[in-house]
Amino acid sequence: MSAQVINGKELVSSIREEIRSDAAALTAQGNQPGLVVVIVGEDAASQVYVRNKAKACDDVGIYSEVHRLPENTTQQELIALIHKFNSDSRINGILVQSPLPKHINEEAVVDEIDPLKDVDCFHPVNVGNLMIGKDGMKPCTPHGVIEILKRTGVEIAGKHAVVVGRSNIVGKPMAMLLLREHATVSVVHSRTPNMEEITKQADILVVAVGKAHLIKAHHVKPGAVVIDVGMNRPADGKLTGDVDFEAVKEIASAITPVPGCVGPMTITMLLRNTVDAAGLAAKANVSV
Ligand SMILES: Nc1nc(=O)c2c([nH]1)NC[C@@H]1CN(c3ccc(C(=O)N[C@@H](CCC(=O)O)C(=O)O)cc3)C=[N+]21
Repeated sequence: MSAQVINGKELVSSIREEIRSDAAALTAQGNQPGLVVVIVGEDAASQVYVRNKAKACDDVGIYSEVHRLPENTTQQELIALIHKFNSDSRINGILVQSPLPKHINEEAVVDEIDPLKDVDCFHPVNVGNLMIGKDGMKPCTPHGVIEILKRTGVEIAGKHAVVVGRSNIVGKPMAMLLLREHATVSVVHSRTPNMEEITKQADILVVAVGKAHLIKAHHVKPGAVVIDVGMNRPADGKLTGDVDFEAVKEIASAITPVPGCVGPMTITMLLRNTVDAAGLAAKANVSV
């Protein structure tokens, strides 16, 4: 039997509806949420993502600014700009698009973002809060995956979730969020000798590696839910995930397509974080 292909479009449009209404309520009180995206250099893919983020903001009523800085911008100049946004009350979210040029230390830059405006959830304070289960910013891609599972009616508690990949942006925080939902979590990666033995045990399999067609039918347990976070653009230019979609969909019970699910959900969670940050800022203003 063929798997349910999870309809990202429907999920995204219903979540954006909620965000739009929360943004409108804040705007009506004079607290329109605002996001700034900073991009350094000319990375072509980044230019596309940044345009998409600005469009998504418009779509839900978030004020947005895009700052395009030249490739030769210094780390000090970038940090000075971040400090300016930290103290700009119109701006609730600051996103510094990665990758940055090689002469800039990305970690040092992220450290300078006010954690309350860190809508990527990359700042060590937010990463720490995530680890200890405190309320607060959640990283966009893993948070999007949790929303996909919950809104598709997939039970997480007590299930074996296997995460393939251990990046700071997806794999590690994904494992943490699944643990918070009471899954039994395994993380496998490039040094795992028997990856297939472990992925085959997964009730929920989340793949975030960046290798087209890494996961094939023999890696997947019949009936598993498969979430593909990969975004690869092979020579033919067609975007594909990390999962061999055609083969795996014959075995899984549900599967996300690439494009059309995790990517748009990531952007939607960025909007969610920005509106939540604006809500917190508005509350803090009232109480002082
Ligand atoms: N500080 C920072 N935060 C990020 O969140 C961040 C970043 N830097 N740098 C680049 C990556 C990439 N990223 C994407 C998000 C959505 C889609 C997306 O919506 N993709 C569409 C397809 C787009 C297409 O066709 O090219 C989809 O999957 O359906 C893609 C890529 C966020 N990133």
